[in-house]
Amino acid sequence: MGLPEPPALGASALPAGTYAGRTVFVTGGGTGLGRAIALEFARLGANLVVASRKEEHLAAARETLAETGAKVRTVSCDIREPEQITAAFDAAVESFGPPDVLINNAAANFPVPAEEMSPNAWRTVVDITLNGTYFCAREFARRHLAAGTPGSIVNIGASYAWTGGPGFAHSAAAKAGVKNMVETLAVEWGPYGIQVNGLVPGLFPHEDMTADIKGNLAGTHDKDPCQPAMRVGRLRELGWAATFLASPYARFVSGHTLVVDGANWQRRGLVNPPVVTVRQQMGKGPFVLP
Ligand SMILES: CCCCCCCCC/C=C/C(=O)SCCNC(=O)CCNC(=O)[C@H](O)C(C)(C)COP(=O)(O)OP(=O)(O)OC[C@H]1O[C@@H](n2cnc3c(N)ncnc32)[C@H](O)[C@@H]1OP(=O)(O)O
Ligand SMILES: NC(=O)C1=CN([C@@H]2O[C@H](COP(=O)(O)OP(=O)(O)OC[C@H]3O[C@@H](n4cnc5c(N)ncnc54)[C@H](OP(=O)(O)O)[C@@H]3O)[C@@H](O)[C@H]2O)C=CC1
Repeated sequence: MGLPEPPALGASALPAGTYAGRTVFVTGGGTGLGRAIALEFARLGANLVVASRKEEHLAAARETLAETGAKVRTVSCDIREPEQITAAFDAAVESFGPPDVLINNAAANFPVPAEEMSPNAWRTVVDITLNGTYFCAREFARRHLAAGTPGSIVNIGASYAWTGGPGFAHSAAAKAGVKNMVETLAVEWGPYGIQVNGLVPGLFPHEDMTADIKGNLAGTHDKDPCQPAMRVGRLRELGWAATFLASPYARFVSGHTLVVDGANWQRRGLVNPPVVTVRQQMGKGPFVLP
């Protein structure tokens, strides 16, 4: 049987208008989980700012969010570049005033055996996932500290921050940094009224997943029976968790990372399924030095 299905898309645990007059800045909000998160904030009355690199993703955000009647500003931004983040926040202020909430969702990832990863591949994933997350948090907090206003940050993580992630050494290490940063920044900025939390999705397959990740996922057997919940996550479940964490109803929750994965990451035993190396999983032969 597994865990029951959630309420239908369009339902909400929070009162209508919880985010009326508030502005939410979502990085990578044009695809997958970021777009699903932006949608739930929009349904609760928020103005949305969506920042990412590709115009087609920004267009997708505008199209999805338009259905809610929310006001939306999209801005092209590579979160590896602090000056581009400053410009994106300036654009947000120009449209709506300072963002009240930052959802640090943008990240980079591809499966690769650790021994094959190039230095630039490692740097790229860490630069986007860890450094970019910090640069966005820094920009958001500096503006609030200077203005004396409260705010809320939610960093999207991954459960291999705790467990390690074979085939994803770069992303797992970066996400461990993201989780640790939540704990540091919540203490540093709490006195100024800034909440900082983490939100970790379990397996949430979606159409926008990159070809690399889809390929790896396709190579695994049935997804649902491999989860204690007997099902994968529904995108709206992550959106609901994000809107709660950043809401007035969770003001005393800070420095916490909430895992939304139907207990999958706790599924450990002394006897686990047979080990399949990352090379085998990816259909690669023995490693040979180039
Ligand atoms: C089991 C179930 C699982 C299920 C898996 C479940 C997911 C677990 C949780 C985590 C999920 C996520 O984070 S999901 C988020 C995934 N989404 C994304 O990654 C979207 C954004 N990604 C991108 O833009 C690109 O993929 C990325 C490469 C990261 C950045 O693009 P750039 O144009 O900046 O970089 P590039 O110049 O193309 O590449 C930089 C370097 O990386 C190398 N590189 C790029 N792709 C590579 C690849 N596939 N394998 C090796 N190396 C690669 C290049 O060769 C370069 O190194 P050199 O050749 O040496 O110069
Ligand atoms: N889907 C899942 O099952 C899981 C996802 N996660 C996490 O959830 C979050 C969303 O993942 P998901 O929706 O699946 O992935 P997607 O690949 O759909 O989204 C990644 C987003 O990040 C943006 N992005 C990537 N690089 C940059 C950059 N340098 N600057 C600005 N934006 C960038 C992309 O937009 P653009 O290309 O336009 O820049 C894209 O919208 C990530 O943090 C991921 O690690 C964690 C565990 C599992």
